[in-house]
Amino acid sequence: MGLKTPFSNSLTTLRSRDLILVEVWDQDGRTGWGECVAFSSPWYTEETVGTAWHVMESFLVPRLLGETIDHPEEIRERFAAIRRNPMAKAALEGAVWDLWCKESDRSLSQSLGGTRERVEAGVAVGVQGSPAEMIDQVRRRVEEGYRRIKVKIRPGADIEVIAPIREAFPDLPLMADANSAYTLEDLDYLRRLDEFRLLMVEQPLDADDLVDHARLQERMETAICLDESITSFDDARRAADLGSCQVINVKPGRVGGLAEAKRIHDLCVERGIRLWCGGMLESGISRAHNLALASLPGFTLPGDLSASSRHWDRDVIIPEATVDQGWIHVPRDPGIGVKVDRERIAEVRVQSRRFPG
Ligand SMILES: O=C(O)CCC(=O)c1ccccc1C(=O)O
Ligand SMILES: [Mg+2]
Repeated sequence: MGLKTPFSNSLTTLRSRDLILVEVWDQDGRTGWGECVAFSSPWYTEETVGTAWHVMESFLVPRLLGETIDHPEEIRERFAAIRRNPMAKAALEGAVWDLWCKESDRSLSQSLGGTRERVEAGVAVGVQGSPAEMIDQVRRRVEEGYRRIKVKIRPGADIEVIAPIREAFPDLPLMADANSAYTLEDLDYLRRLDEFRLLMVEQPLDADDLVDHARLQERMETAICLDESITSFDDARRAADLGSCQVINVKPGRVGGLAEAKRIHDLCVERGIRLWCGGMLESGISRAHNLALASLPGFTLPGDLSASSRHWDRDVIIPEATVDQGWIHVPRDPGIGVKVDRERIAEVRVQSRRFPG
């Protein structure tokens, strides 16, 4: 699907988005939907659309096909013999959650233990050509009602970008995401971000640097939020033990599914780590899963949960997700609570495979 406008971060520029959508059937012909949020190239994590397709068809689908599944939480165990590949796993698990909720006539939010009927909408703004363009983009998003703005930063476009935004919007809930663009050698430089009263700085250091993030957090006032570093419950536990962060951005795809996301939620509530639900420039199917997750009580911060129209001319769900005075409704109908627009999918589909073949 073509993005309305290119989206840049410290590592890459995305112009269009390849996604794998998963539909599962039960014995009665009911269906459930999931989405694999891996990108075409491995810039964010090591998974790609290609590796996810391979891992799903060769290793994961055979572990589900024709099997009796009493509860979607069993899938974590079934997939445990396959290492990593969380986005491939989450796509299938998410589809089974949708189907299981529909069979039990409950919304996904309800089934996960959600307590909110609507969640605060936040939005991410990509790296821009100049600070002036950044201010212009931030202003537009504020005017659209978003309650928290995240801006992408990279060396050479960090303080010079943040300072003028803070000056123009003194009270705006503002944060920055570096997608691992810095190292501990930048410690003194990163400490200069403290004066801008950011809600948090997201993933300043490398994905493997839980120890370095702990060192940085010790020396920085601004809360550190981890994204790429947290790929499982155990990563979250280690980050809590080490003091690597005060906040975690949870994405079901990055952690291997909704069941694992819920385990991280429960841990973080207990350990006092604040949570919000991240985004992957995904379609409305994954967003519906995210909205259900974000309705859990521990998700106290606005997530990267924006309207369908933020990135798409036409989304693949009906109705599309909309932002109303900074809020997005959590779907209440059974399962993910939105209808899938098969006509739209047929328009953008480039490849499909059915199991059993
Ligand atoms: O609005 C969104 O969907 C999220 C924007 C975003 O920051 C992002 C988008 C794609 C991949 C990674 C990230 C990230 O959170 O780092
Ligand atoms: Mg991020």
